[in-house]
Amino acid sequence: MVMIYCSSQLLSTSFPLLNPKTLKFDAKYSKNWLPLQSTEGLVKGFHQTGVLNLNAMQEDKASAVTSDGSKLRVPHVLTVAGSDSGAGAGIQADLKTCAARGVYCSTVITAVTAQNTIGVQGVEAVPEDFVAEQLKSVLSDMRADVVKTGMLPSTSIVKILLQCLKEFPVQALVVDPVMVSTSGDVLAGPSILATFREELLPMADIVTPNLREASVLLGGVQLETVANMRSAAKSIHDMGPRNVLVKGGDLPASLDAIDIFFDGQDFYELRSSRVKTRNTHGTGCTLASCIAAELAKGHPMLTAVKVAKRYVETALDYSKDIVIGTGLQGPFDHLSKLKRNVHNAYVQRAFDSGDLFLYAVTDSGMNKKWGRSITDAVKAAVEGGATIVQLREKDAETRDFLEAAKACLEICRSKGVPLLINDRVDVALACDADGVHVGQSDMPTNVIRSLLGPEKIIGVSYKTPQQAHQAWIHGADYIGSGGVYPTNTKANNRSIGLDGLKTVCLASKLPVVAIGGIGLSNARSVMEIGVPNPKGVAVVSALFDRECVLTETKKLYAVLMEAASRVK
Ligand SMILES: Cc1ncc(COP(=O)(O)OP(=O)(O)O)c(N)n1
Ligand SMILES: Cc1ncsc1CCOP(=O)(O)O
Ligand SMILES: [Mg+2]
Repeated sequence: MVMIYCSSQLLSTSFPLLNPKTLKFDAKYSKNWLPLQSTEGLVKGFHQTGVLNLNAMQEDKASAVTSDGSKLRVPHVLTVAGSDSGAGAGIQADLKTCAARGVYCSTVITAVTAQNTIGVQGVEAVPEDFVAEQLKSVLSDMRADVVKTGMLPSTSIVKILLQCLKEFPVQALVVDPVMVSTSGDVLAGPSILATFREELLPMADIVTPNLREASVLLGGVQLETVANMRSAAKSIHDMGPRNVLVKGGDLPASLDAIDIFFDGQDFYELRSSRVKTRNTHGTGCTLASCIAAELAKGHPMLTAVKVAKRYVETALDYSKDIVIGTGLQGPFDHLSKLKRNVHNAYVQRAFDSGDLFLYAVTDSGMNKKWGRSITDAVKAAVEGGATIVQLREKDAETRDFLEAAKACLEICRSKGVPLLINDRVDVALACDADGVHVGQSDMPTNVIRSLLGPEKIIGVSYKTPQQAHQAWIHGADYIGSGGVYPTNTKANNRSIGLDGLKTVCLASKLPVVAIGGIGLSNARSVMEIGVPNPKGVAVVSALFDRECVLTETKKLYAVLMEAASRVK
């Protein structure tokens, strides 16, 4: 079964092969758009018309592809809201939320506010004609899937919006009835209330009031209990929206954040733990825009609401300690990135080919044999002059590996030495390591890059010039090439010799580090093969299958320095 979304008008004009009698209509989902269920056979019929490739829609409704397969449509939310100069709420929160949720977000700005963590210092409404112009520009050209509203400062703006939605129907309308800011400042006056109740809410697929907004919508009723919230949800539903989410974040005497979702038939009590933080500015905008984003992806309403609630909870938890501004209520981090820097005070520096000079690669078996921990081994290597470290713990349990990696990261970061993880992208992600080293049978480089992000270091093992070229195309940062000499450390590893190494080095646009059987006796020959690469040597047993890692690292460092001075 495949879900197809289209307007009834589009249905008859664009999909002539569709026999509506064979389709199940579910008009409950949205007024303007009819979700249809079709069988596999019908989908193929569609495809042959060349109108739309619905096989793509099967995977993700919002990522429809035109018949030539070239234009990938992404889920698109249009937010109609006010700008928050402090960027915790409003348009800025909507943009960040959609970015975090992988959805395109366009913006129609209804008002510009001057605000910060202390409060709202000024509000300047955008002229109504210009709001209309923005709406038309976006909707006439860019086909939004979902419209989400925030601050709508005048009755005329609501009317303009509704008129535009008639002209350019969308799949769903999410209304966050912003009337009062969390700092207590009024963002939409009482005159607008009647228009909200009589015109906007009846068009909404969901409305998401907090306790204060729900109370205002209902003429000032007291809302103090979950039972009150249920009856408020029911009364607001009677005003016409298809679904209501009454948010109980401000409910007194509740340890959890309880929201009531009502779809006209059933009530759902949605709980999440209350995160203790001052950084809650913009949670309402964020929740609503996340609901819109999930709807734009094609999720059903209840799923969208649950995902949004979880997203807000996670983001709050992640940013509970960040400090931005001096006021009582701070913004939180939609992209869950800031905490790392706050906690570690560490910003990864750019990779430099000089980092490969003395590359220490650990081995759990060897460290065990010599009775030392991974952390002790790494500490000694770094003190001895290692310029980069790789944790290559083939036998470690994941949990132990992660703990060791975190401890080693602290050691390496205190000395400015990058720490990479061998093979295990999951471990690298979990401890925020500086990167990974992978081989031919590990995860492909482009997938790793999308998981780790642009700043992380990715090293890949290659033995041939063709492979070296591939590494460059795929966006690796360096190549590990070997084994240069025979080694007992890696089983069944074909050696390429100095000639093989030289061939890879000559072909590579990336920095190369040589590996395999390298130690005090032969490091100089490796570094003096007569071409600009390799930039260094990677060693396991020469450092870790020895009694004193510190002494061996210092000795190897001296040999490499000597070789480097000769090459110059
Ligand atoms: C610096 C460096 N170069 C090559 C390798 C080998 O990686 P791979 O081919 O993935 O083999 P394993 O190390 O996983 O056995 C390396 N680890 N480091
Ligand atoms: C991991 C790896 N990849 C190619 S050779 C090798 C092992 C290197 O270990 P050693 O330095 O002890 O020879
Ligand atoms: Mg590997």
